[in-house]
Amino acid sequence: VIPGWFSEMSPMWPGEAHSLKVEKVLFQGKSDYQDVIVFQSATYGKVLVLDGVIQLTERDECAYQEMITHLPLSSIPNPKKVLVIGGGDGGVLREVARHASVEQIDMCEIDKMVVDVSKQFFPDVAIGFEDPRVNLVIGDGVAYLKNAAEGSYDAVIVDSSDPIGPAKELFEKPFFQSVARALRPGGVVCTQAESLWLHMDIIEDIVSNCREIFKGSVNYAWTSVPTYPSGVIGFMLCSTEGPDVDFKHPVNPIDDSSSKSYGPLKFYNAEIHSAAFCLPSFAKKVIESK
Ligand SMILES: NCCCCCc1nc2ccccc2[nH]1
Repeated sequence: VIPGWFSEMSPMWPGEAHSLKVEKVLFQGKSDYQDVIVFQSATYGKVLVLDGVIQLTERDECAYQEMITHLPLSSIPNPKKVLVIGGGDGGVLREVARHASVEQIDMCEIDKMVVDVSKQFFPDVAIGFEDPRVNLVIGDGVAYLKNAAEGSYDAVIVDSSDPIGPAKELFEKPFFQSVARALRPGGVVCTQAESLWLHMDIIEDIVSNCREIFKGSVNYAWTSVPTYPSGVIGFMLCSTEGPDVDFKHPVNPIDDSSSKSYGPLKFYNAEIHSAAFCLPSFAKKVIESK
């Protein structure tokens, strides 16, 4: 490692590494599940790293948190009960909390150290934990969903790290089946779905599993996040059989009263919502043919 530089290397993106200049290491720990590092970068604010992989930076976390949350929640008219799997930084909770129609936000995060570190070093992200509608469970999302009552959620958001490490099972068919069971008819799920530049094979498998399991609509969306590998990350948007969901045309705008508590949205808007579903030809071929 060049003195003062952090380079993000993984078998999931061989031969390439995005680097950030390190001002100061603020935290280093090892939880029951993974290595946890927080460092102050020179130009992206504070950075959270799990097992050597960048999970969020203060500068661009808005893009990921706003898109993974508002792509599903703005696609259904009146979300009331929402489940978040992963996302222990609290950023998705902050974005879900902007929706006044939401009455209950359940979260299942496996690693308590991620929650504690986020509260200590990323207060503007962890602010999501303060919303009174939030019920936090520290545990395995796979088990949580197995025990969830059938048809009990309007929306599920799977804010996972990559399928190497604790999040591995969140990319497998049984988990998607348990999500479908926990959703009401016409309910929606949005999952972290990697990069179309790097992971078309993983995406192909996820799409074919989702088409078998979710009998409503199945779409892939993507957005720009400079500090994720290849500078983009994708999302699977699926709905269960029932009332139609057209993910490409948002029906549920966010009331800007939420800006009072969390500040204005920095990234998401209705146009970028629709644009997120426009795919390059090499991806369309794979995703729309499955
Ligand atoms: N290589 C892409 C990684 C995407 C990570 C998305 C993400 N960011 C997170 C922050 C805290 C906890 C879980 C998280 N999942």
